[in-house]
Amino acid sequence: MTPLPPITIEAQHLSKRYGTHTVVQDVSFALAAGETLVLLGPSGCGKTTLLRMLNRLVEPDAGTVRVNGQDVRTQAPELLRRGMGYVIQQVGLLPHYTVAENVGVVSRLLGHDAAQVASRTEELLNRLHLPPERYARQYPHQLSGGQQQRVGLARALAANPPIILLDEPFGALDPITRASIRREFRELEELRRKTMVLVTHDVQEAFELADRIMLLDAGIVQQLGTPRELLFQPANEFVRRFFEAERLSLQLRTLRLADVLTYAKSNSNISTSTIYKSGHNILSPSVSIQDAIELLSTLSAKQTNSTDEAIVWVSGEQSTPSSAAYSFTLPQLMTAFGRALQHLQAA
Ligand SMILES: Nc1ncnc2c1ncn2[C@@H]1O[C@H](COP(=O)(O)OP(=O)(O)OP(=O)(O)O)[C@@H](O)[C@H]1O
Repeated sequence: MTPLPPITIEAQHLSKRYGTHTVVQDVSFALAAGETLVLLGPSGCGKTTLLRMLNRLVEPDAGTVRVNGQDVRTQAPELLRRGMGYVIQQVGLLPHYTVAENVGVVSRLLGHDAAQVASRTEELLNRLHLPPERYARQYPHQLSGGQQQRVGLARALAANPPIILLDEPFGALDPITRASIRREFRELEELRRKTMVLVTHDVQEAFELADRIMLLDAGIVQQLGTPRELLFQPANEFVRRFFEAERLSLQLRTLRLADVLTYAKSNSNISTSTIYKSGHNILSPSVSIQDAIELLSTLSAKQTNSTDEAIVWVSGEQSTPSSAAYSFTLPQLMTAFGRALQHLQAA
């Protein structure tokens, strides 16, 4: 058995009041190393306050936060924050610093060697699609909102903190830029092993990025669970209604091909080599129904006569025997999805 990853952040019974208004009430959670927790909920429900209690920008009235097992109150806030990157919607780049200077600012404050800072900055700018030869010497006002956001992220990653806190990091962007930056963000190798807590009120964003979602209302946790649990096993009426308007698109995003295989046509007599010959039509069982539909729609839009092109092969490893191969046309996929939904909703 692989050992469970260690708990990195543990919050117990956190509460915060402003005057008579309780904005966070008795919130507890434990976050494993490498996990992404999304704090979701309507405006004013206490997400930012909760996030800021983790790095001591806000002190709780009650409860404790432990980071790597140590109570944060026993750590100097500056030291604590060195291990926790912090990205906010307003980006907060220093206007008179170049892009490179903005990215390196924390590392320089930490007294890192100048050559080291320069090479780390260059590496990060490349990873975040801001080629340093073009952008390093530019100033924030010369960049688009999306580019500024990426510089803000690069800055938070510069000192390589194991934990990153993000408060509406894509909030200031238009929906199209937002979706594409989110995709880049999700695929960023740099973030794979980070423990992250992200605040958003955008449901799609939450489902796209979260390992687990904490849905809050008026400072009280309504449910903490995987996107799938929130969608298919809502803890109460608030949770159910919260996702109502976007239910279908969330279901398409949350269910994977693996979930609908039982309802697909199995092709046990097709050889692995035949399957792999069809190249780009092969999808992994972990692909979302949404992505599979997009692929199949593109294929059918090409209107070729090749039956191969209208089929998606779902197979695990290259070495998986052909009995693990399933095929779908677009209508078959939709039918299988419908059946899987019926089954899940009846459960
Ligand atoms: N420093 C403060 N003094 C008084 N009230 C505050 C303070 N900070 C936050 N609040 C109040 O606490 C409540 C929760 O605020 P918070 O910013 O945590 O909510 P949020 O869920 O992040 O909201 P949004 O999505 O709109 O950013 C709000 O009613 C807010 O007005």
